[in-house]
Amino acid sequence: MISDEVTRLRALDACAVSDALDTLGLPGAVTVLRPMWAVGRVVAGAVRTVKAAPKAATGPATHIATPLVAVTGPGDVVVIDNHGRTDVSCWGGLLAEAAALRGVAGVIVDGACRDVQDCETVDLPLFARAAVTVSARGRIVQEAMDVPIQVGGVRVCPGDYVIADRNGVVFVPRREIGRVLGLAERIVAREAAMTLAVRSGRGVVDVMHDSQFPTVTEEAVTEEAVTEEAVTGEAVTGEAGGTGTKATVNEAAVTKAAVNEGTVTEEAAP
Ligand SMILES: O=C([O-])CC(=O)C(=O)O
Ligand SMILES: [Mg+2]
Repeated sequence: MISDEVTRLRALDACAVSDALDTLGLPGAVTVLRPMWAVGRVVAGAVRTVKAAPKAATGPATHIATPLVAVTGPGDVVVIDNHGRTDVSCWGGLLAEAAALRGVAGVIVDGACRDVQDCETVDLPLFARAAVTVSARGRIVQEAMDVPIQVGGVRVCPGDYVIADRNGVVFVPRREIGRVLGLAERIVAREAAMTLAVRSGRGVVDVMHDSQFPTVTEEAVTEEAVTEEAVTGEAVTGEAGGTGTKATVNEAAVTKAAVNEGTVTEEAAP
């Protein structure tokens, strides 16, 4: 089942979530992983983890990630910690076939993968450090699953959330998801209003100046609103004759998609 949190994450983008974590002073943005094929959508889900280890004569013999993939469900994102190794794959096309059948939303590998074309064929988004031809078979195994791992220097626990797109991969600790979603949604709304301002002809130096659209902070939830002044660049004269601000863009209602589809315009903004 896809949770409300995952649905909300999928309406965002990885940069907005990264900005929200920045605002809260939380780690989570991974800068070393790239999409292995050009997935167009935002990938988000609940994290299931695999810890990889070199195959030993007496250790586990099952193929890497197979015990986890066998118990995944819709909306899960498989996250494999192979300690950044890029000399051997730890994900491939057969694993992708099985994961896609179970409804897995994506795969993230701190290491290398292979069979990228097969992952694309089954529409399974795949993020990794590199693609290589060298098989995992006989080289690495699944040491543990659903345990805390490290991905590009970020600690990741099973049940955490992740969002990934063409910009990269961002993890969100489970206990912080409410705060992060709230902030990220407001960041997206602010940027949508800034986009409207640029499209309406305001100069980018002006629109992106710190003094213009208020920086989204956690504390400013109630008083913060995108103002007409900020969108148009013109001060609004209030009833008392003073110069004030008037909220014209409802931050909860404005999304990047709505701006791009033209369903929200500067004039039409409430
Ligand atoms: O052996 C590997 O690296 C995994 C692989 O090719 C597959 O799952 O198809
Ligand atoms: Mg293969």
